[in-house]
Amino acid sequence: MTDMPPLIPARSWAIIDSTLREGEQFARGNFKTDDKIEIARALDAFGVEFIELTTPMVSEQTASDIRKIAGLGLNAKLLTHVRCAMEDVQRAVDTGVDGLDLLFGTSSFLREFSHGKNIGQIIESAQKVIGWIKTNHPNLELRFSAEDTFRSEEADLMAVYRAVSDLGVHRVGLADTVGVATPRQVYTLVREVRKVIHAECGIEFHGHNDTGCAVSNAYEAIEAGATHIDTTILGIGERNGITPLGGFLARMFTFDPQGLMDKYNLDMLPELDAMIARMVGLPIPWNNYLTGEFAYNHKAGMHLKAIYLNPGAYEAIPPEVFGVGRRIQAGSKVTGKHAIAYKARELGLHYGEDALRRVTDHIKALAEQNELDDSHLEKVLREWVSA
Ligand SMILES: CC(=O)SCCNC(=O)CCNC(=O)[C@H](O)C(C)(C)COP(=O)(O)OP(=O)(O)OC[C@H]1O[C@@H](n2cnc3c(N)ncnc32)[C@H](O)[C@@H]1OP(=O)(O)O
Ligand SMILES: O=C(O)CCC(=O)C(=O)O
Ligand SMILES: [Mg+2]
Repeated sequence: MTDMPPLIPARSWAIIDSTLREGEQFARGNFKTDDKIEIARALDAFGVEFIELTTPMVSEQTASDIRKIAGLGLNAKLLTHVRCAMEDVQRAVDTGVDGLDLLFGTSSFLREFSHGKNIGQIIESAQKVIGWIKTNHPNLELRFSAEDTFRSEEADLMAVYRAVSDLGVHRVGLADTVGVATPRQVYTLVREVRKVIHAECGIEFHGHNDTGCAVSNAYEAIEAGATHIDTTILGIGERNGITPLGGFLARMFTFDPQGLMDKYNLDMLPELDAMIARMVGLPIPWNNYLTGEFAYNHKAGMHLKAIYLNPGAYEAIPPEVFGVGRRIQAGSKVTGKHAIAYKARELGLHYGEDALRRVTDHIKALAEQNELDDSHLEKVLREWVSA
């Protein structure tokens, strides 16, 4: 298995981290200037290829923050997320970013209740806005996304994507705005979009997590040929958020570990997750991908026996790659003699077969009441020898 070529090479896709855009739409996301700079620097040090920033239309302060971040000299390309409107792009082009992420809602919901434009008018706006940018700011990288893609008519989508690709955008975006898409739908639609856009045009996927599919949908998008995936640190965003950076990396690591290690400073992930948890005033979820408190906790006797011999027996991803540690919980009722023998050996204690069985059963019985932490376990093991 490990000798096989990577199924999906990490060089075939890039991350657009939107913690500084989608993340600002999170219930507790209200980043101040210093927070934004800290986040941008951390993402850059981690190695994400793109950082997406909130539209400068929000306020003077936001516009000034974008300029400040643009002045940091980061390696990551900076993008700002703007409506497909002249006023927005004219303000955005002066901020010093490398590119603009334009969007327009194409579903009947958004056409009726958000902006009131039909598909023809959306394409006309795109022609006007993109035409102006291409003439006046030809070096800007451009993306055009159909907001609420997965509740839009396929014929409408293809008309929009074909038109903006002809206008020379660098990427088109598919956005699962309400988190309703299934992995198969994502795969199928990305394949269809690929057929109507120019070969050099990239495909970006933005997936919300309302139905728990944000990571798998991002993976399916890549499998179908998407080139860019939107993430945020800890997955923060509108409602329950989008594809989390850590979860996405965990998924992709299994296909091309070396490729991921070459591209990103993966062991910075705990630092990134902790930074956002601190800024939004919430704990990292206990079951968070890779960095949750119990993401690498091993407890059952059958697991522990194998883990001691080779952690890979019950771990798909080595925790040390992502800068996290493993937890061995040996003092529970589901423990076994191999785990107890191992713990004892660590303390320089050795039992015969019978004694080992008896001390194990004793620990299991004790743990029926209260699990033993490491110091309690040590005490019991030492007492057993001297008894
Ligand atoms: C799914 C997503 O996350 S999309 C990104 C969401 N991001 C944001 O909303 C960024 C932060 N937003 C803001 O600061 C404000 O909403 C602003 C500055 C963009 C606009 O503020 P306001 O002028 O007060 O308008 P408001 O937010 O109430 O309404 C949205 C306006 O955008 C228009 N609009 C919506 N989508 C688009 C679009 N893709 N292109 C052009 N106009 C659009 C709507 O028609 C409406 O304008 P209208 O009043 O002329 O009908
Ligand atoms: O611009 C995009 O592609 C995504 C916008 C967004 O946040 C969404 O549709 O959920
Ligand atoms: Mg979103």
